[in-house]
Formats: sequence, structure tokens, C-alpha cells
Amino acid sequence: MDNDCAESQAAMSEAEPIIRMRGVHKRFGPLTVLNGLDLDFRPHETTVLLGPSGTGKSVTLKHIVGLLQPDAGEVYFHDQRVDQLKERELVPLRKRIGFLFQMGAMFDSMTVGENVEFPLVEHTNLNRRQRADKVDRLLKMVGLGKTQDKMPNDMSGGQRKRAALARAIALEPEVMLYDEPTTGLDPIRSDVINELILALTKQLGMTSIVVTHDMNSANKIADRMVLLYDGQVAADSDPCTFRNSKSELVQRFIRGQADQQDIELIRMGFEEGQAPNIESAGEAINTPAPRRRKTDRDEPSASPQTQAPPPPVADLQAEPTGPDPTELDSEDTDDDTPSVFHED
Ligand SMILES: Nc1ncnc2c1ncn2[C@@H]1O[C@H](COP(=O)(O)OP(=O)(O)OP(=O)(O)O)[C@@H](O)[C@H]1O
Repeated sequence: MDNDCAESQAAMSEAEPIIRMRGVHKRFGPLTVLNGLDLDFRPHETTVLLGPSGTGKSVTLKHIVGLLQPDAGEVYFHDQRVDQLKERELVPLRKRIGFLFQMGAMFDSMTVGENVEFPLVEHTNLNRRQRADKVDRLLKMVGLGKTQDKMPNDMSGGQRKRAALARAIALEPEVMLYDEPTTGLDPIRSDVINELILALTKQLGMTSIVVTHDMNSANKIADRMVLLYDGQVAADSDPCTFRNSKSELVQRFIRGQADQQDIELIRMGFEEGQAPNIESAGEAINTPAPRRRKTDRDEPSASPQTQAPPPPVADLQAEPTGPDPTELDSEDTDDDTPSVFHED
């Protein structure tokens, strides 16, 4: 054992996995995305899924909630085989696994309050008053108190993501999946999201799986880092061991460094008097990622009808004990000094 990493290694869970992916294969036409993926997720742990664009990180998340089905292989949530469930049978599963989509996926025609209330209306027996209280509590938890009546389009990107997170945890899911939760946010707003993810995991005992390209975020929130490459797991360890890995692949990814093949591609583009082919560059580490057409069971558009069931967590019943986040959330600064989870 690398002594420098003993603390980081010790922090990793040894509990039985609650999500298991076994030999998962997934192709889209000629493109193989997952190539026999074996991956487990243990409870109360935050796993960060890393990897170049197009390696199948989002596709992996979508298999966990049955938004995509494997061509071969098995996906389990506890003892339940997810990949064989019919759409109707997926509903209870999706109440236990929340999903924060890349773009937040708010219903633009509804107020923020209505958005957060939506899963409560659909999936609980709470009366109007109880729902209103819960929406209020959820919005405070993410530092967005008193925004119930706002329209999503009148909010900043960071606020929308937090509102989407409030909706995603409304049903108190056991597991939260985050698809690039900090993309498009400045470092301060990104950190707000990081704090929220940490709070949900550490204080409410949630299990989190986070897809990100953001190494700052990964370093802050991860109990475990997994690098996907070529449709398989290329590295899987505690964060300290990951950072100290001698693997060239891992190190290049951490440094965000193009390899010789990428550089050569760009040089050739210049020499031929063409604009460099940025799309192709990176493919030596980035598995080919043809731009895709979103299909059937893909990320929902902003329409309640197509929205994947909102998410779930632990005990949201308790009143938040920290400072009232609404006071931190001034109209013009968009904020962001969350988190309601902080104890005094
Ligand atoms: N529903 C789909 N139909 C066709 N191709 C798809 C579909 N979903 C994903 N793909 C393709 O599968 C590959 C992996 O996609 P995925 O979104 O998982 O990548 P990723 O690793 O999350 O990348 P990024 O970091 O850029 O988000 C891409 O080439 C993508 O175009």
C-alpha cells in the first residue's frame, strides 16, 4: 500500500455494492460504446466517472436507470435486474435513483415551485399544504429560498441547476446520478454544486455517481475515481492513488494533455492550409465520438411528459439547521453561497 494514500484508501467503502454492471456491451450502429463494462457502486460513496468525450460516461448512467438497455450484459440495482424491466416497472426504480441531467432539464412552462412539486404530485400522497412545505424546504436546501414563483428562464445557469437538483431529490432517492453538474458554470457556482453534492452524500448518506470533466470538482467530491476508456474501466481507485497513478492514460487525462497523434493532426491541418480539425484531435485518447442524434429514451426534453421520473435521497424531513439561504441569495449576484446543509 502506498502510505501517502492510506487515508484516501481507508475512506473507500467496503460495503456490498448496490449497483452492479456486468459485462455490459452497447453499440450505436457501427460505434461500440460500452465494451464489456464491469463496474460496481457501493452505498454512501461518491464515485466520479471520468473519461474523454464519447467514452460512454452518460451512456453508463442511462443504463443504471434503464433509459438505455444493453445489447449484452446485466445491470442490477440491489438484487433487481434493471435491464430486463419494462418501462412501467422502471417507475419505482426511478423514484429510488435520482438523475440530474446535464442541462438541468427544467420544465420551462412551469414555475420553479411547480417544477420541484411535480414529482410530489406524481408520486406521493402529500396534500397541497404538505407539498408546499416540502418544496419550500427543498428550495432552501439548495440555497434558492423564495424563488418558487420564478420562471426557470429567468434564472442563471447555476440557479437552474440547483432548482433541478431540488426537484431531483424531492422523492428522497437512495442514489443520485449527476451528468456533468458543473459544466457551464463559473468556478464559484461550480463549487456551490460541489458543496451540495458533498452535503447530500455526507449528511444524508446518499450514494452519488458523478460524470464530470472537471478535475477540481472531482478532487473535491470523490471518494473514488473511475476512468472509462474504450468502453471499459481503465483505472479505478481512491482519489489519491488515482492522482499518483503511473498510467500514462490517467496522467494525460488529469493534465488534459493532447498526445503526439493529436498534435500531429493539428500540424497537418495547418500545413495543408486548413483550419485544424479540432473535432478529430483528441481521438487518440478520446474514443471516436460521432455527434449523435438524441433518441427515444434519451435525456428528456423540457416537457413533463417526456421527463424521466425525477429523483430521490435520505431524510429531507428535518428542517435545515443552517442559515437561511435565501438571505444569501440576492437577486443580482445569483448567489451562490449555499449550502443549507451546513451546520452552524
Ligand atoms: N441514443 C444514442 N444514439 C446514438 N448514439 C449515441 C446515443 N447516446 C450516445 N451515443 C453515442 O455514444 C457515444 C458515447 O456517448 P456519451 O454521451 O456516453 O459520451 P460521454 O463519455 O458522456 O461524453 P461527453 O463527456 O462528451 O459527454 C458518443 O459517441 C455518442 O454520440
